Amino acid sequence: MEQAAAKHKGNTVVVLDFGSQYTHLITRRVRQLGVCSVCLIGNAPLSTIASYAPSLIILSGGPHSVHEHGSPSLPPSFFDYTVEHSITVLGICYGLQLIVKVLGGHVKPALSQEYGRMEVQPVPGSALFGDGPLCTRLSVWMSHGDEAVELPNGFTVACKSMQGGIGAIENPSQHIYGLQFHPEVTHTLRGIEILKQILFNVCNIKADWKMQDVLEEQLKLIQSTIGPTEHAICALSGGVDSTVAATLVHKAIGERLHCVFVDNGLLRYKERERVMSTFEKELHLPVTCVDASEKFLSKLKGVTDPEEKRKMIGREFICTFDEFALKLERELGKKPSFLVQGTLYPDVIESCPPPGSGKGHSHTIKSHHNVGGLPKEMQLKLVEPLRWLFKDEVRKLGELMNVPVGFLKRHPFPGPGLAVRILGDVTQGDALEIIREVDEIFINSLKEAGLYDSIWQAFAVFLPVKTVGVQGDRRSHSNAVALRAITSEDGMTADWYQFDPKFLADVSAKVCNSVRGVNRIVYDITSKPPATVEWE
Ligand SMILES: Nc1ncnc2c1ncn2[C@@H]1O[C@H](COP(=O)(O)OP(=O)(O)OP(=O)(O)O)[C@@H](O)[C@H]1O
Repeated sequence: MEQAAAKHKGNTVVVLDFGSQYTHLITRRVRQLGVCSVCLIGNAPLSTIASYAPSLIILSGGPHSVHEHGSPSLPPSFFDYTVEHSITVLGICYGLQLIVKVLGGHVKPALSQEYGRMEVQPVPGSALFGDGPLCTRLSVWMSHGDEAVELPNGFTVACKSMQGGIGAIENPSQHIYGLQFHPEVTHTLRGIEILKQILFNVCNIKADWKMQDVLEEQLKLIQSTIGPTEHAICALSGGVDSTVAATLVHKAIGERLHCVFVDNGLLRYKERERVMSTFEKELHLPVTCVDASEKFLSKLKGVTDPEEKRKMIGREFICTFDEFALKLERELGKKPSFLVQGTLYPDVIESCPPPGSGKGHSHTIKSHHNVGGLPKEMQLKLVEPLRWLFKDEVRKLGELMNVPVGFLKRHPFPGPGLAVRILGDVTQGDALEIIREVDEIFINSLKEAGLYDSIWQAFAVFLPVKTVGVQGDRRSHSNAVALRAITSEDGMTADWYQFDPKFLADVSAKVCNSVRGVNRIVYDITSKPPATVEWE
């Protein structure tokens, strides 16, 4: 992506992150409009910003007040640089307030704080909204406690909120603009049109960001990183990220990539056969399937504490990978030197502490990615070809490389597998068989009803309780199972899915009629937060 940005010089947007929960969304929206966009920490040095030769710099919102001691600000001479190079600056919320403060205006705590949906009215003929279809009362999303009360020299108000507050400001001759509301969230009804207007009319940027370019650049990059005689290994989970990463690296270095898929005994119904068939027959990936199910399950016997379960699984994964790597080393006569991981952009940016938190900026990876990590002593260098991409972009990249679309649309599945979906001891009774069957019925029903793709994740959970039922005129004392289905944009927050009651009734009947050992089904009606997606 550094290279992608270099190639798009003149058509790149840099988003400076001041800690808003919406910053990633700004970057995503810009890319969705076909424009190359990268997100940098708010206090990135000017030299880093300049290395991307941006046409537009967006200053994100953030949780701070510009008056707070130590609140994040812009690097010295920021506006000298942007004005000298005719780079457009757009401040959003905190970004607007920063512009006003740095350029000598005045920001103060607002008398009436503006949170949530608001209406604003653009000033006719403003550079930001023009005289066309956007110059009309707009329904927008605001969330701020401070407001600009005195604008710096050269600035005018481009729109006002119905409460009389400043909704947007502009200084077209210096190419500096500010929005007090968030155009990137869907609650701002015409937010995408506003972003388009800014990108394509105010900045004259070209929409030339294409996945095909990313693919070609990444192939070259991988080939230049992994030397012609070096080998790489990749742990495949059957998920989208590691599969797309492996497919890409395989395209670049061929059989010098060695993949391993571990059957830990905690996989879904026929998962091993299904993913191995996709890897081998459709993607032609060089992959070894290691059946470690007995090892995992014997270690997990009697373990009921969720943290202990996860740790145990993590340790077993590492042992299994270690053995695989040693075997490979014997076969190849040399150590593989690279590890391919399917780290995504949100994994990278989420692990960066926000500016103003007092912590340094590091591009460390979310620790959960170490589930597939190999022992540190192996000193493998990381290859992370997806670290600049969002999930929807990874799917597009996968499509370009002919990864089957059905595979790309798979719901995420946790690394510790069914162990987090069986509460208590994973090896209790028939829990694993029961949960596999229920899950399969639920997922197939979703597919038959055409609902699978509109749901982020759906699964069944085994509850370690026996309940009383009447089955075949007899009292039964069997297990209760919970179903969960959620919708989400990115997995960070989620809403429970509101099925038609008939759908749930049908699934319930199918399960109770065909899965032995289940006599009660409950549906999870909690969002995230307060609950998490998985139960453990
Ligand atoms: N059964 C498995 N066999 C081999 N590797 C695995 C397995 N499960 C997980 N991994 C490895 O651990 C990494 C992180 O697992 P996690 O389930 O958190 O995946 P993820 O971030 O959703 O990515 P993916 O889409 O590739 O599953 C995976 O990308 C993969 O490299």
